[in-house]
Amino acid sequence: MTTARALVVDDIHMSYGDFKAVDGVSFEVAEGEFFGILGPNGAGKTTTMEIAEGLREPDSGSIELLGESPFPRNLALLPRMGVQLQASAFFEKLTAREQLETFGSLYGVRSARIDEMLELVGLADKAGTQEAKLSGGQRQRLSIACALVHDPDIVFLDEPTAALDPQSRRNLWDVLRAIQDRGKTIVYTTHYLDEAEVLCDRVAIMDHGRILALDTPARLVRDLDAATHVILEPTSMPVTEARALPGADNVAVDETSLTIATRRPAPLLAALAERGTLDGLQVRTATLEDVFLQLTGREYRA
Ligand SMILES: Nc1ncnc2c1ncn2[C@@H]1O[C@H](COP(=O)(O)OP(=O)(O)OP(=O)(O)O)[C@@H](O)[C@H]1O
Repeated sequence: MTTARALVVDDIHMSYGDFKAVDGVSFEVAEGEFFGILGPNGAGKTTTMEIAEGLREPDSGSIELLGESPFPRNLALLPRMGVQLQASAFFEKLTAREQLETFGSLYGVRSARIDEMLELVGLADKAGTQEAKLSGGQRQRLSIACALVHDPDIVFLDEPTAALDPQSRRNLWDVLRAIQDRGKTIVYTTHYLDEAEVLCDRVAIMDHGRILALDTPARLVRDLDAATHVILEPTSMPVTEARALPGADNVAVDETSLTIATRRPAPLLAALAERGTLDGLQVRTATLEDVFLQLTGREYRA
């Protein structure tokens, strides 16, 4: 069985003057998929998104969005797609509800739908609050509700969790999951690799206008074949004993921890359990940041 494709991006290129912002990017997003475009500042994520949305025409390459080309400007696609841009623009002085009603009226949306959207993004109790008086996280949630108000099939979110405190970010994750649970396709960009690892079905890691890797987060991390680090109290055992444990590849100790690197965590953890050395134990596996480091040879800096 083949999965229906919501978006097909084929070999797109886009330059600003001599600068190649997007340099041969291709990927497909399946219907109902949560797809992340990740990468540091200036990687080309926004340009790629805006091309996929039909807001920018690429120098070359093609896009198929919900089975249609967005170029030249394809108005038939608009009711079926929702777009949240990096910088959200709202109507001055309107309350959260009025903002949604105004966007919704462009598509003939019922008022029950407005209530449903306020509920979905957790703003029901802020319905009567002016947008300027909302917190950063609440404003981001309102802009997501505006992108969804007409019940599109696919939604594009450009860094919806940027500049939010950790708690607001977590709240937004629940909103994003709820959107996917409703069967929507989500294409989103983020700087936060840890977040993408938790939320996305698949991710494309971008740098300098190119996709360096594309897969499920779990497979990207597994393919690294990186060591797992088991971290103990520094005084939990002498280093020589730690080195002799089954599966211990490397041992390092400093004032705060004794760290054992292993590619075979099962026998190592079993040996530690047998010794009764599990108190305060932490296990650190590789992350997408390690994948980025391996792909680019440099530490990830959002
Ligand atoms: N209109 C423009 N004119 C000239 N250069 C541009 C323009 N828009 C973007 N760029 C450049 O193209 C590159 C890619 O920009 P883009 O916004 O797509 O990256 P990004 O990965 O989304 O970055 P960020 O995470 O900072 O938003 C950057 O180096 C940017 O400075």
